[in-house]
Amino acid sequence: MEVRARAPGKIILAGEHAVVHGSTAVAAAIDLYTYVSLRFPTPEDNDETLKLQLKDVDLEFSWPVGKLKEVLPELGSCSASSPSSCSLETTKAIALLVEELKLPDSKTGLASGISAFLWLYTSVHGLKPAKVVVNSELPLGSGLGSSAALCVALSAALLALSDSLKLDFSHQGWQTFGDSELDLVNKWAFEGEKIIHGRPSGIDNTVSTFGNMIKFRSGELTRMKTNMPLKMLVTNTKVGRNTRALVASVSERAARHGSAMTSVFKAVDSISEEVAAIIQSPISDELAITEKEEKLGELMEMTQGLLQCMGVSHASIETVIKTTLKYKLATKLTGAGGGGCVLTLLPTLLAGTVVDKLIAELEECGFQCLIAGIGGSGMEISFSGFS
Ligand SMILES: Nc1ncnc2c1ncn2[C@@H]1O[C@H](COP(=O)(O)OP(=O)(O)OP(=O)(O)O)[C@@H](O)[C@H]1O
Ligand SMILES: C[C@@](O)(CCO)CC(=O)[O-]
Ligand SMILES: [Mg+2]
Repeated sequence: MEVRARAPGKIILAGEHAVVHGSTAVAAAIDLYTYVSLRFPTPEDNDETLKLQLKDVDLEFSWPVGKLKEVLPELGSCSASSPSSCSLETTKAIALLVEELKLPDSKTGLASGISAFLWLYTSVHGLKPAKVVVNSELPLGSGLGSSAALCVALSAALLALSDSLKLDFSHQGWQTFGDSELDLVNKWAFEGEKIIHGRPSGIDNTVSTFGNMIKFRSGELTRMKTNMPLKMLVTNTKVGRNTRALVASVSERAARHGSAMTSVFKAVDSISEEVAAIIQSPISDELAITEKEEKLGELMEMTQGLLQCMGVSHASIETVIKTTLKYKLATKLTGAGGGGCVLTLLPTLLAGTVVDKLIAELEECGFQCLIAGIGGSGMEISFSGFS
């Protein structure tokens, strides 16, 4: 039997980075997914290896279970129902295993994702042979939460075939989990995110697990209800960056300028609360939508100013902002910044021809544009080969 799990990427409407320091943030799932499939070999396969295929980067890795037993002896027993952090000793052992893969220089960023895989897999299933295949519709390392989508889809697939969840294997098509199972997936995914991000707030894995739109503060999520149509243009600057390094750089700035940065984080908190209130307030007529969009646009510009203040903007992001400003549109970075993806609010009454012109201008700069569906489903699983 094989299980397939999928988990969505996300956009952050307000509050990235500040959320790591206790501020409120608002995020929404987008309709681009990371898929993870998991299958255990049958006795006839006579396969004693743990295999990981990363289709997006065209790489495949394989560890003989005997080798894993030598290197990770204390992981023989697993604890699917009680998520735990990777100890320093195990982190070192996993780092050695990943080092031996001799990743090409251009792909060293994958090391943290592979380490998260090894931790999550061995924690839930112990040292057991399996084949895991990963592929994604998300650009990797670009601010759309690819690391969280990977950790959520992986945790969901692993838990789906563990003894700790009682699921209906005969169900056809995508199905989701109940709240307590979703909570377990989210907790394991957070442990994976810790390995990739260093100090994650948990917002990315939470919105990827539960979907829709959420308000998030200090580990607490509030599911938001909205009927406001939100359309965002996502521009990928294609400038590579690394969330772990950017999160660390903001913390360093906060350590250098404690009082000033506390004020910045507080301002972000107020903006996120206002964004959440606007999005959730009832809509009476078209004028109300236009007014809301104007306020939202202004708040996005204010957030961007504060992100610049945190030191996470980038020349490429500034180019997108200047270009969209010519069309009187508001733009902010999303996710960790430093390049990656940028959001532009597309008001409901904006003509399609204007959007086409803007996209053409942005793509001439070498950027890539997409319009993602916002606020869709969270993680889901599907079984095949059940008889
Ligand atoms: N489909 C995938 N295949 C392999 N590795 C992946 C995949 N998706 C994510 N990763 C891992 O996650 C890393 C990117 O995570 P990172 O947190 O830097 O960016 P992001 O999650 O896309 O953006 P943000 O955190 O700002 O939303 C990759 O370098 C890799 O280690
Ligand atoms: C930059 C950050 O705030 C969001 C990344 O999508 C990091 C985090 O919250 O873990
Ligand atoms: Mg990430």
